[in-house]
Amino acid sequence: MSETTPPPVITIDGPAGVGKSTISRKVAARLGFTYLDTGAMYRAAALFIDRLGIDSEDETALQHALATVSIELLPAPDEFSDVEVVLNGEKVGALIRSPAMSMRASQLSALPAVRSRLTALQQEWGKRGALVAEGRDTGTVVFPRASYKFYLDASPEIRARRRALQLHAKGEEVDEKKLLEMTIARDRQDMERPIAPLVRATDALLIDTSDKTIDDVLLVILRVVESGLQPG
Ligand SMILES: Nc1ncnc2c1ncn2[C@@H]1O[C@H](COP(=O)(O)OP(=O)(O)OP(=O)(O)O)[C@@H](O)[C@H]1O
Ligand SMILES: Nc1ccn([C@H]2C[C@H](O)[C@@H](COP(=O)(O)O)O2)c(=O)n1
Repeated sequence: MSETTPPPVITIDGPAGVGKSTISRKVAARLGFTYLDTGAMYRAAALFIDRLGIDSEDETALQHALATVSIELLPAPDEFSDVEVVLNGEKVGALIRSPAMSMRASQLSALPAVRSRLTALQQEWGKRGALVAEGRDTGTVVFPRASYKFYLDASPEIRARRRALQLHAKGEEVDEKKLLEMTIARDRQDMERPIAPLVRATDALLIDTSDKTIDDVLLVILRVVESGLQPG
């Protein structure tokens, strides 16, 4: 029986607001790969669970409900926009992108039933074609054999500042101190959960983006990928 080579996967993990989506979208566009926003899937799953009012302690009810959930990601119209998320046939883009939903997704993503279902769905994407996958555990758990792995980092202060600028540009009211507190709290939750915590894969290239522009980071990643060298 002949083994077929799986399509190439690039993983980009890191803490909240470090630039994973921004960078991943650009890398995917440049290479002609599909962009997989795994965080969007956790956000959609959180909305799904809350709408059904399932008790998060009830593992069986969660497994049962999640077994049939449909979470589709439609390609973003351009490299500056988020992917469109379709939950059981309904576009839920704006509903899942609020700061409150970020925290809720982080909380519920610690549950074993949620993680096992979404990990399986994400691995299905990996069978269909070349991917740039981003999130918290894409290089460690979802695609441990990815062709290239990157881990982006920057201080919470820098990330909160960037997020504040982003929201300000959209005309939204910004409390930067609150944003910083939420960033730190979400990182803690994502890093301290027992299953698939946020951690740098030992073979991922660490990129400290603190003093880098988006284009600088993009260049580092493209150089590694185009050189054909494993980052680790
Ligand atoms: N290297 C960088 N320099 C300056 N700004 C950046 C850089 N990388 C990303 N940004 C900006 O930081 C903000 C947050 O980026 P982005 O939404 O891509 O982060 P994320 O890691 O995907 O966040 P989350 O984990 O919450 O989904 C955006 O406004 C983006 O333009
Ligand atoms: N691979 C992933 C991706 C996301 N999550 C959880 C933890 C995050 O705080 C939350 C929202 O993700 P974001 O859209 O901000 O990237 O979803 C996870 O546990 N694993």
